Amino acid sequence: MLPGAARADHLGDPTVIVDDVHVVYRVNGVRPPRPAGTPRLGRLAARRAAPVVREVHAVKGVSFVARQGEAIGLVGTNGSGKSTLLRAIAGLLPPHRGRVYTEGQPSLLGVNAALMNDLTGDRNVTLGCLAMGMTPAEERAAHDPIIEFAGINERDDAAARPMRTYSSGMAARLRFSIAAARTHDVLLIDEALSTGDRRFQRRSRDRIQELREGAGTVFLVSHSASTIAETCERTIWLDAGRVRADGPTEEVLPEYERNA
Ligand SMILES: Nc1ncnc2c1ncn2[C@@H]1O[C@H](COP(=O)(O)OP(=O)(O)OP(=O)(O)O)[C@@H](O)[C@H]1O
Repeated sequence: MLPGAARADHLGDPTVIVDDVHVVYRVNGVRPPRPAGTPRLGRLAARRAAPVVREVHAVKGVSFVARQGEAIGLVGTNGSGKSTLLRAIAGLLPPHRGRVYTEGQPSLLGVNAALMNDLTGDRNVTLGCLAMGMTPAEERAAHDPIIEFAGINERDDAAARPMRTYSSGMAARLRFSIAAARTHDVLLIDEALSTGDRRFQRRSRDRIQELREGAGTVFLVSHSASTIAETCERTIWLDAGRVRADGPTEEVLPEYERNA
């Protein structure tokens, strides 16, 4: 049975099934380092050889089931495959092997999610809402609450300024606020919460709780143990592309912190 497949009482139907997923990146034209002192003629001959394709096996046979109402933290050291796994769940990277089944369309909210730097915060809210499928009337109703939730106008009229003038924390808060204005079947959040201040983190935690209660599933990648502990009841620990542990956050997180 896949981890998570047993139903806890307060959880709903499966929203994401990840079944033995492998993700392999292919990197063109990267040669292994040549030993020092290679003769010049040899170097010239090697340059004419066929381009080298190297493979990075980033996710190695990951399996689990996520259910409605779950918030799942993904932890692991740098390069352990967390972002790659989120992108595979979002359908942005095809698995090399295995399958991802999702209920509804997962939405990936990353630190680098595409907002337009030369446009104002206000324009980005409008475009973001319309891109998420809101009608113009829904966007008008959602607009001011989004700006208020992001808290970007607390000191000045920042929403009227281009986003390139925002701090990274302000931009991350606005991205989260836009994405969280809609209900999601599956919301994938990559490090976006860690950049906000304490007050914003509390607001976003509450909003994630509401999204879960609306029968959504939330995945959260973070290097902040407190963010994971406060937001997620279940945690998956990835280690070199494999699941090292999957279970209640209060068991997995201390284990990860002791070993990472
Ligand atoms: N576009 C890419 N092309 C080639 N290799 C990649 C690419 N993106 C990631 N990788 C490699 O895949 C592996 C997993 O990377 P990934 O970004 O998923 O890890 P992560 O756990 O999210 O790391 P971090 O905590 O640093 O964000 C790493 O070895 C990384 O170098």
